Amino acid sequence: MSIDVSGVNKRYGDFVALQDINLSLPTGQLTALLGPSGGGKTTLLRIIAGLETADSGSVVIEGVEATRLPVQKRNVGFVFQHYAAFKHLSVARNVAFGLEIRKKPKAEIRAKVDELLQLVHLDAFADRLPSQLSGGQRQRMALARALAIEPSVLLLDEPFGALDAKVRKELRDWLRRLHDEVHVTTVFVTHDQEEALEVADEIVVVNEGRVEQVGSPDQLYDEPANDFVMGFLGEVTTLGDLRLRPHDIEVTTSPAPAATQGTVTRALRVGFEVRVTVSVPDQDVPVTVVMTRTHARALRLEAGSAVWLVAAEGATAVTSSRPSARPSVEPVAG
Ligand SMILES: Nc1ncnc2c1ncn2[C@@H]1O[C@H](COP(=O)(O)OP(=O)(O)OP(=O)(O)O)[C@@H](O)[C@H]1O
Repeated sequence: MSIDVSGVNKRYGDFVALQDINLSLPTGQLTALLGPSGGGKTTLLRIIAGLETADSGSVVIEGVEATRLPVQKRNVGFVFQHYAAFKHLSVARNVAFGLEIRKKPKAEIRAKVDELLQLVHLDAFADRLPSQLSGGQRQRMALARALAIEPSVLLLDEPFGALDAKVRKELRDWLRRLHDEVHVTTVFVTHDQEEALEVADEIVVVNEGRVEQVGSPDQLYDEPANDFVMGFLGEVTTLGDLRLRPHDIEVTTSPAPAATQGTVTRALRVGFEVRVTVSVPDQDVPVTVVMTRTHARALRLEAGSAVWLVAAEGATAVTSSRPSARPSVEPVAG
């Protein structure tokens, strides 16, 4: 394992920021710490980095007991949301910085910087100042700078958080490709489930100072451990006593066994899909169903259409009538 976190607790005064965190992250893995704002993701990342100390518990990095090691001795690279570049230094010098303070030979530094700038596709920008880069280019420079010291662990805290949606998306694809090339163990914090699902090998869902679930994107999406994870990873709608995904509901325009009858109140086209709102008796909140345009067209759905709804075979569903805060999640048998 590259990072082993055991029994970590952290309080700020009376406030419990982290409670008994246990994690093992294998070498070379790209892990997302995902969760709502204030859940403790940044605190956990800072404890791994050595920027914050845990009240109890331990952190082992690449087999080295790091709990009490200062940040400079942990061999970690960081990138934060707002990257503090040296404004008066060129892009190349910014990337070289960590190597220069480590007094590496000049020729070695030059070769390493060239290699890194190529890796992050900034070789044409080596002589520019950071102010002459776009936000996305600046974050790529930050990544190159973090990688320069050949860290055993790369820690990214919402690295693309300050960028607009389109650039974010480009950079997340780019991060995935970069990671496939460099394979450095990487942990990145995000509150964006789509970002985590798209980029990460494994996702750790952190909420209210606890780990809710650890798993691959598919596992989390298809087998959420509880209602919180289910709701955080994607849209959830209620059909009778089930809570399930809007695309996991089958719609027919004639009665089907065990189906709930309802009336379409709205069919809204959003890009390539159609979101259909269906009011059903005995349920205050309407059901939301998502389907392809082709499917909606074939069913000729429009406001006023009578429809029958049933959970699709294999749908992931939580029983909503169960009083427990953590209902079990089981696939619905067809
Ligand atoms: N130095 C501090 N003193 C007191 N409380 C703190 C301190 N740092 C963090 N907290 C609290 O600990 C909780 C967890 O914060 P943290 O930054 O880890 O959350 P997060 O999941 O990263 O959230 P975000 O996505 O908003 O950054 C928050 O409620 C925060 O207010």
